[in-house]
Amino acid sequence: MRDKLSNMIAIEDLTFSYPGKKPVINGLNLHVDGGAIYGFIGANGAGKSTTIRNMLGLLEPRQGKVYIMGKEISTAKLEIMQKTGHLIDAPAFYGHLTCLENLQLLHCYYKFDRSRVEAVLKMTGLWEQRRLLFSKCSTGMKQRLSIARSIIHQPKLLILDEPLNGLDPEWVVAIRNLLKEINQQGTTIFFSSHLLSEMEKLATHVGILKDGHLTLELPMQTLLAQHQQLQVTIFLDRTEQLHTLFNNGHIQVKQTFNDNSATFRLDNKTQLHLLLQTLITNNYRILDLNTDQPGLEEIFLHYNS
Ligand SMILES: Nc1ncnc2c1ncn2[C@@H]1O[C@H](COP(=O)(O)OP(=O)(O)OP(=O)(O)O)[C@@H](O)[C@H]1O
Repeated sequence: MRDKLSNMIAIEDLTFSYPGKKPVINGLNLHVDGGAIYGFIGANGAGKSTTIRNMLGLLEPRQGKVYIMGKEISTAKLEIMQKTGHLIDAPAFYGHLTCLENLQLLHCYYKFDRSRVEAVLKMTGLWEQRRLLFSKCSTGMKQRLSIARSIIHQPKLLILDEPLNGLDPEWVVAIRNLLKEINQQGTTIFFSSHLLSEMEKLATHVGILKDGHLTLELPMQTLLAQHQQLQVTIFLDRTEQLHTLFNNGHIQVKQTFNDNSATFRLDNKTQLHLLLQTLITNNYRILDLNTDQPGLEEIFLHYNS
């Protein structure tokens, strides 16, 4: 629904430029429905962090408005921030305090139940290291503490800039699962990431930022369904006559190779049966086969080229 008052986040015609520079964000419109997990993609320097800083009211747009939970960020920042958790690249922690103390300090601002400190330290695997000074933490631990900080007050909305940065593969999976769980409990999530295979597993909606505005904003399922084309590589006993056999219709021979393999492009998975049946009927021996369907990574490269 394209309504700034009912969307969890609505950005309307946002333009932003750093002093003396041409606009990084230029007429950006973006909408996040309540309950969504919205993945925000863009090449390096596309302006994702700048957009997020505008969303959080940390930067002042030259033009346009940001509405969070139906309220304009510039006029209701404190109220919105009480209900929003965020993670941006520079974590606001004291190096001379422990992980535990850094989180306990937040109580005077957010007034959460004190048991939340232990709960979020456990969720992010930091309970054992809770007495370690922040300055002594590894990059991954600092990132996990930032995530713990963002969820400590059980916000209605989470805005996360590259939450998976600096995490080892095990923690990437654990944080992905944690975010899914938090979303199922009712928190809307907006996040940016360069890990597109992870985004594909987590996000329900995707927005692609290019040249200062969105070139695409769709539910993940719709986007993937629009790119159902399948590439199949088949190893055969011979490749002669393949081009003649598949010279029209939904199955195309993309290329044949000297090792008697051939790549085919199919409109969708349902064509696979027809392809194999045609080969068998024409006395080709099928020795091996693999399929490759475009994921979010390939789709992004397609839209960003
Ligand atoms: N404080 C600043 N002053 C001037 N220019 C800036 C500043 N911060 C960012 N920029 C510029 O604004 C543009 C967008 O940067 P931004 O960090 O928002 O992109 P991004 O999409 O988050 O990139 P990345 O994926 O590399 O993190 C870049 O050209 C960058 O050099």
